[in-house]
Amino acid sequence: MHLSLSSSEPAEAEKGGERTLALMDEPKVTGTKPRTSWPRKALLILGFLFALAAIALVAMAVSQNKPLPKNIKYGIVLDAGSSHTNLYVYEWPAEKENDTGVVHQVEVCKVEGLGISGYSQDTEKAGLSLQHCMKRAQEVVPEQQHRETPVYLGATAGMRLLSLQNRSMADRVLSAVEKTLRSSPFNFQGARVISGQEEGAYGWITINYLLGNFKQPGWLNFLPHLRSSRGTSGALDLGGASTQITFAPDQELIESQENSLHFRLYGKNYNVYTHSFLCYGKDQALRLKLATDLQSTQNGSLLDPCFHLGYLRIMNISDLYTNPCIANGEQQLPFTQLHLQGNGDYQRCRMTIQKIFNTSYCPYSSCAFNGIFLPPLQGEFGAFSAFYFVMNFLNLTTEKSPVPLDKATSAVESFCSRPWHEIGSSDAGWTLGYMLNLTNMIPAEKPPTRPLSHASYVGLMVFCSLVLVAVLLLSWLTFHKPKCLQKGLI
Ligand SMILES: Nc1ncnc2c1ncn2[C@@H]1O[C@H](COP(=O)(O)OP(=O)(O)O)[C@@H](O)[C@H]1O
Ligand SMILES: [Ca+2]
Repeated sequence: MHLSLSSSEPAEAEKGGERTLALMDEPKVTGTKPRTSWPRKALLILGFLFALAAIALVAMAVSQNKPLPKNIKYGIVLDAGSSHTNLYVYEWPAEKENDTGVVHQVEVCKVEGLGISGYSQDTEKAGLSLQHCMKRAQEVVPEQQHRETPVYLGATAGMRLLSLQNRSMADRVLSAVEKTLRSSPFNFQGARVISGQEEGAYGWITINYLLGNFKQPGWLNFLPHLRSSRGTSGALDLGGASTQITFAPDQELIESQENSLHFRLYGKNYNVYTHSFLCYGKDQALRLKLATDLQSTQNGSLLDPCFHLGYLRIMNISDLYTNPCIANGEQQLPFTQLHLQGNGDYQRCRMTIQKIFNTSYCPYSSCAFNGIFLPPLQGEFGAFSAFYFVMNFLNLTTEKSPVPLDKATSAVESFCSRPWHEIGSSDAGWTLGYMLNLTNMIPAEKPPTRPLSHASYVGLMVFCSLVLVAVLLLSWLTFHKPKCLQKGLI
């Protein structure tokens, strides 16, 4: 049996609850057509309105908090090394620029030719050599963002040596590269020679930024006392003209002030040791070794265990003595040419190379060599630049875990013993850290963060809205129970 109001009553239903309930008191029974009851209609309308309200609330939460379209920013750094220049383009989402790990390298362009210090006799060429990579950068960075994209050039040990040797020549080289960079559509921020200390510091920042070591889990923001001093990784950078070692030592006191760096990053203090060994990059160290060995030859012929068997090279002695790394011993030599002949012997090579590291004196509690302070090594190290190139060449970079030293040694040993005729001829570095620093992307204090991600926020809003609707509906049903319900008629 169906209950319904009579056909003359629908108009009454619009007159309000009181009237409707009064009508409900005297339901009429029609034996034929089933009709929707008055209160059920009202309930349906109310339910519909609640659902509508819930949908509107959810839609508002979603649309109001929807992430804005990605606004990407770019930065360009030129690493003017002693052997060559590389141009790096980085990008990051503008709204997250103070987060960690959001900057990505999107392009690396290797400049053809020499490092900029190699153009000291023809300085204009130093600038011209960069043009090709600057054009490449213009293709990578969207045109509308060219004017706001900063471009920096940092020159390292090759230019440090040139500055020591001839300051005005080094200035002319820098002016030439500056001219090229200024003429680009980007926002030129400067071309300068960075110090060895800076190079070490930025390499360390790069490594630890890429490894996510500055990041603390979001929930720890609420419990600052639990924020641990998670370990950092040391950085080893083998360049062509200098080598940097940087790490956070165990001991608080760094005995030599010039080796000491203090950072405050994301609300945490770091005491870091760094040293840049000028002249101990891979290329300059080899020159040093040759110059040292030459002192003990009578006629300029050198049988060198550090070159492959069958390797032959003749070089002018004057070319060897071209920079401050090698003391002026050239005048005392009775010959003008060096005849180099390889005999590929790893062990003997090691012995001859050790001559350029003086470990006979140390004015500190511990030293590296040449009287340079070095605290006890601490933690793991990330090694890049020529360390990587050499290991990569020996096929030792594909392994997931670090390669044991004896395996690396035996790979070098076996490579060195091969005859010369058999042999055919991601970047980590200081540049990312340099850009992070110059664009203020690594703040001293941890930036305030939202406690919830966008997805969790929307989810929570939806859940709360549904609970709210359910509670309202239940309360309404409890306190304004339609009489038909009270009588159990529906
Ligand atoms: N792709 C490569 N393969 C092997 N060695 C490389 C490669 N690229 C660079 N190198 C070597 O790495 C060193 C990089 O030094 P560089 O950065 O130019 O000098 P510095 O940092 O001392 O100013 C040089 O010895 C260079 O010969
Ligand atoms: Ca370098």
